[in-house]
Amino acid sequence: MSDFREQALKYHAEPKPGKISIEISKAAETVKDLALAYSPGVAEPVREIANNIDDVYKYTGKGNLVAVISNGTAILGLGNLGPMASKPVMEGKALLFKRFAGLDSIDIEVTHRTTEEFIDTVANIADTFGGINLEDIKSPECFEIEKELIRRCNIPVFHDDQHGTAIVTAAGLLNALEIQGKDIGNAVIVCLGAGAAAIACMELLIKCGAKREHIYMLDTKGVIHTRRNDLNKYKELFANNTDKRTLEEAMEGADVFVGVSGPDALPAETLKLMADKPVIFACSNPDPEIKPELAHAERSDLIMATGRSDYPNQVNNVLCFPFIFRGALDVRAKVINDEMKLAAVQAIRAIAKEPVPQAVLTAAQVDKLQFGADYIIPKPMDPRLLSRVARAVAEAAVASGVARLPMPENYMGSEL
Ligand SMILES: NC(=O)C1=CN([C@@H]2O[C@H](COP(=O)(O)OP(=O)(O)OC[C@H]3O[C@@H](n4cnc5c(N)ncnc54)[C@H](OP(=O)(O)O)[C@@H]3O)[C@@H](O)[C@H]2O)C=CC1
Ligand SMILES: CC(=O)C(=O)O
Ligand SMILES: [Mg+2]
Repeated sequence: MSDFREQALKYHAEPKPGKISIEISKAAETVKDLALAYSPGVAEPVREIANNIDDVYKYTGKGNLVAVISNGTAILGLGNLGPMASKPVMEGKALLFKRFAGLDSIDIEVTHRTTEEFIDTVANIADTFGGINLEDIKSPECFEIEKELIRRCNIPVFHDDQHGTAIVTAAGLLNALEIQGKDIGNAVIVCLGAGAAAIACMELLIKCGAKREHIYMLDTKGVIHTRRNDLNKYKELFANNTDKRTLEEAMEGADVFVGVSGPDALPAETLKLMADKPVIFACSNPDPEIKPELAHAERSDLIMATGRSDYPNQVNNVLCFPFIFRGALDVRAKVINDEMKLAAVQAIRAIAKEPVPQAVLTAAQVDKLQFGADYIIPKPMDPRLLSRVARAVAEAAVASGVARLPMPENYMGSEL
């Protein structure tokens, strides 16, 4: 067994299996404490909530609690391995919610027969939580699931692989294109993958200025074009009126490659076909579409990002989901809308252009980080992500009319 594999298994197994636990937040030592916490004291908040349902936010942990819900059908880039195999990833997302945004989070893995059964299961328990983060649910089912849950639930529902990924990709790509001296409106973009992450990334890039007709999206059968008759309605939106059919043909002259497909899916020699100063985002986890060392060996004028934390430029939804939920829950937003997503894009990309605090350099184990080819996007452990992104998201929720509460006074204090 490799050293790293052994370490990873040990990390998860010892000293106690798993990565999260539940702690109590009130005194529960004496007979008086128990009388307050349980019977008879607990009856008082019960009566209050029965009279005014919004009091559930006042007397319980609902407002700070996010459910991470999966069915294990698209676990990272590892595939459909089932609900139980997804549990380490979902516990990991819960860990990140707590570590980076102070949100309590619990993982829920759902076994189901039909899409309707999954939707019913989640809708029926949704009121327990302040928000729902859907994770690693394969396309095309994920689109219907998210749409229907947003319609049925009274709290924000957000499919992280779609929108978290899209927000971070857009932030990183806008910065990378700026460094390469390119305009997103003119950029030719190849998107390998046509699932949850791909469709959402490309839709958000279009909202940021990319041209739909400049996008070549590919699935396992090749380029998605107008003469294909095997496309679902989500892929159809990206059917390009083109004669290109293969990855090699799509890469010819392209400015940007976004990989949200699977491991080692991009042959190194195709990089030579791209335009000058290209941008390569190989975001499949844990193994990217192309390894950075192979890409850099192929040409020296590219900007390279992966989804991993052990290379420069980690384009991963961890830079978004803890903070977008923090902002949304703090103003009790009904939904997470486009205004909030675009505010998160701008807040994330702005941080990368500023001097990096020493604490971040220390955590990243580097001496220096400066906006440029090897630093297009902040590090996940940058504390400014919490204050800046959450604030931008909360303000956008209030301004766009989806917040149930006003901006909290002195929000995030002086942490800006
Ligand atoms: N860095 C990050 O933050 C994130 C990265 N990802 C990564 O993106 C990938 C996809 O995730 P997600 O969208 O949720 O999964 P989905 O199952 O929804 O979609 C996968 C898509 O990838 C396509 N695909 C798979 N292998 C290949 C290949 N060799 N060539 C071309 N297309 C391929 C599939 O094609 P077809 O439709 O023909 O089956 C499908 O369209 C995963 O590797 C995941 O780790 C996802 C979210 C966040
Ligand atoms: C990062 C992530 O959510 C994924 O790869 O699925
Ligand atoms: Mg995921």
